Amino acid sequence: MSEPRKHTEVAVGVLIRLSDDALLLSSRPEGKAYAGFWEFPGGKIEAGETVEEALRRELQEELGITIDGAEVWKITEHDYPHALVRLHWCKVTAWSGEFEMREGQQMAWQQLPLDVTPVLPGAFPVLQWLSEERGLPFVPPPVVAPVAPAN
Ligand SMILES: Nc1nc2c([nH]c(=O)n2[C@@H]2O[C@H](COP(=O)(O)OP(=O)(O)OP(=O)(O)O)[C@@H](O)[C@H]2O)c(=O)[nH]1
Repeated sequence: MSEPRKHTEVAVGVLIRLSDDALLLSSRPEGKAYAGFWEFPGGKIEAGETVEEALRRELQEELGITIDGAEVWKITEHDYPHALVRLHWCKVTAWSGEFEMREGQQMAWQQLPLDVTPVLPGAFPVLQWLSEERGLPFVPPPVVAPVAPAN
């Protein structure tokens, strides 16, 4: 019998720009699974970290900003061929510092429905909740297969 798959715990930030409610999406850097796909910024929680600590560290490392605080809003799971992930979603409305793409990725402030594509399928449920909160119809992004990393 095979072992049950272990979850990879991930902290994800839904950064909301209060002036126009835009959402921050970033593209996954080359070399990672699903390279080039758009996602909400975040990353894996390391041993001993809280969700907030992990998210603060990841956003400093990736985007160069420091979030004021983060509380978990939703928890979702997604089963990818490369990993079974548990995503801890936090809405973030306050941060300091200037955005700096430290991993060669791109960023885009977006309204719903998103213009950027393709989007990581693990983010679809959150796009649906955000649409519902805003009284907008949910338009599911196209499902696109990832290109296998060349290694
Ligand atoms: N950041 C982020 N990750 C997501 C989203 N949706 C989603 O399924 N994930 C999944 O969560 C996992 C996050 O891991 P990652 O590879 O980005 O994390 P990391 O930066 O710590 O990676 P590293 O170990 O290469 O440094 C990936 O398996 C990714 O596919 C999302 O919207 N944002």
